[in-house]
Amino acid sequence: MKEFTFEVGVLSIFGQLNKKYTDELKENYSILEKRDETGRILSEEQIADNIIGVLFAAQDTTASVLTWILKYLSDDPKLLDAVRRELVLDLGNDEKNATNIQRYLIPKGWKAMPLFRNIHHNPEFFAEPGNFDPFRFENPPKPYTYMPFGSGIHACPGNELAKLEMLVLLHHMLSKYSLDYRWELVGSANLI
Ligand code: HEM
Repeated sequence: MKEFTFEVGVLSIFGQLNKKYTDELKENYSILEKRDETGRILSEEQIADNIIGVLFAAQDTTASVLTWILKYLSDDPKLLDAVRRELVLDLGNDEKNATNIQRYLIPKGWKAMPLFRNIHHNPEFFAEPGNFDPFRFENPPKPYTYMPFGSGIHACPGNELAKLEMLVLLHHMLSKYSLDYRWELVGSANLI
């Protein structure tokens, strides 16, 4: 059995793939149904052994290498600096072209984005930001406090299309369903 088969088997056993894909994989590669040259399927012990083997081979190795790398780098500031420089150079940037924002080095060509969600959820700009309250927009927000489509040269080019799509859907929902019927939540409210 090839190594590849084990990995796919583990994934399908843990159900991390969608059903169609998992079924297809089960048929072709599942560790549960795979037969060796003599036509025998693996025993439960062999299957467990393979799963533990893959988890160890993939996780423990990488985790311990990274742990030691971090330890040795923090022990030696010169080494740390050399590795950091190499990283910046590797990205095709000269530190002279890079820029610092607070204590972060942003190499040339990188895109730095604010976390819009945090701005939108800042109670300094929006009272009770967790509440869905469209009436809050009756007073226009301060500049650069509300940017659902981003800002600047990379602002969302789909902005107008997205708003049109939303308007079309809402138009149909409101004109057809809100008077005679109402739409309602199906299933658990906790999922939202
Ligand atoms: C409600 C719907 C949408 C929201 C909230 C949204 C939001 C955003 C945001 C926040 C950005 C990043 C802007 C920045 O970097 O400053 C973005 C980028 C982008 N969006 Fe949208 N978007 C939506 C719909 C769409 C649609 C419908 C399209 C295409 C038809 C689209 C295409 C893009 C593209 C191509 C970018 C990358 C722009 C760039 O990096 O230059 N988006 N969008």
